[in-house]
Amino acid sequence: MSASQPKISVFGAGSIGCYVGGRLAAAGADVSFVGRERLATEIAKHGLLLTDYRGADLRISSGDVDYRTDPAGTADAGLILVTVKSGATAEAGKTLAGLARPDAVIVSFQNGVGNAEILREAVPGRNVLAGMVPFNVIRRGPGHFHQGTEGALDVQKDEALAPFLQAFGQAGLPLHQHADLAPVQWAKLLLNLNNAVNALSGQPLKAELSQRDYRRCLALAQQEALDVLGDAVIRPAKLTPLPPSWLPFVLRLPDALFRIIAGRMLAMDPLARSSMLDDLDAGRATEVDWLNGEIVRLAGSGSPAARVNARLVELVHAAEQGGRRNWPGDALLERLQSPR
Ligand SMILES: NC(=O)C1=CN([C@@H]2O[C@H](COP(=O)(O)OP(=O)(O)OC[C@H]3O[C@@H](n4cnc5c(N)ncnc54)[C@H](OP(=O)(O)O)[C@@H]3O)[C@@H](O)[C@H]2O)C=CC1
Ligand SMILES: CC(C)(CO)C(=O)C(=O)O
Repeated sequence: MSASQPKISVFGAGSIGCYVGGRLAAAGADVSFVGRERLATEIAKHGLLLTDYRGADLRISSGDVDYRTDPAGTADAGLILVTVKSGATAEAGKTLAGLARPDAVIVSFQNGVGNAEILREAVPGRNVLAGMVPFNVIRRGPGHFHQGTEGALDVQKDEALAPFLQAFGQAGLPLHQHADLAPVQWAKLLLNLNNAVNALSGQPLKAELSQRDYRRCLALAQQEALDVLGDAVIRPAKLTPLPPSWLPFVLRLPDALFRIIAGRMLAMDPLARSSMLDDLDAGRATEVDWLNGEIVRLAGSGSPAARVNARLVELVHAAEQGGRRNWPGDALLERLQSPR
């Protein structure tokens, strides 16, 4: 990478931040990471190992990884990638407001549809862009982050990204720019409705989605969301081979038919899991309020139009508080179908 390439900083470097930032650094970009002490210690000992489902195997020795707990590490960056969970966005924004260069571009690589706006409000005067990460990343071991599913990074189109496009391309993570990212974000949110089902199942994504009862739970949540989005005249983009409106029908198919028609949905690392299952296992608050909760908000709080998603929010919050986990598919389906 040329010496004049502006620096890239990752704010909130966990699974996504270490993977995306690590791939950029492995391809020669000047990257700094801001995150927590436990990862700083881990990476200082083991460095970074970045692998993917296509066989990529990239190592960066600890001496070559600039991972700090001090957010001042973002002060000289031309591009800041925000990769904290949604509940930490406002706080991240407050920190960045006092640090980010006036000409810094800030990209939210987070799930949900509202994080870029939260950052825009918290970091006035900076160019904040929405982004979307379609693929799954799991931490496989100390300093080891693995991309288990396919997809390219999406981002809101902006000329200010021009100096960085080459770095993402060379890292094997080309940026796909969209004039309007909102339809892409809503389409991703429809897929992320599965995070709650997956977290409540306690199983890896492949095992969960291979079982019809869990898919029927997801179909209920997606159909409800599609209806709510339709009422709000929001049209999600087509991110999967099948259009979003077909997904609930396909999800309900018996296992054998589902494997034939939508086998690609199961083409993933058998250990891949949703970020929400990671959160529950780690005892952290989840993003359910920014995913299923977004459908509840759009329908109008308490509206029967979002009953299933409201129930999923409730069940995930109960699980966060030590309530029931590892729901079998049939029990979860019954709970979501029950009127009360
Ligand atoms: N993991 C995945 O496969 C995917 C995740 N996403 C989305 O990407 C985003 C990031 O997810 P993911 O990487 O899994 O999350 P992680 O929890 O792995 O990483 C976020 C990290 O940021 C840290 N953090 C939070 N606030 C601060 C702060 N103020 N200063 C420094 N560090 C901070 C967190 O620490 P702590 O926990 O201690 O607060 C955590 O280590 C989410 O919106 C998620 O939904 C999208 C696609 C796939
Ligand atoms: C990639 C996907 C849909 C599932 O891992 C995700 O976004 C998440 O885990 O939050």
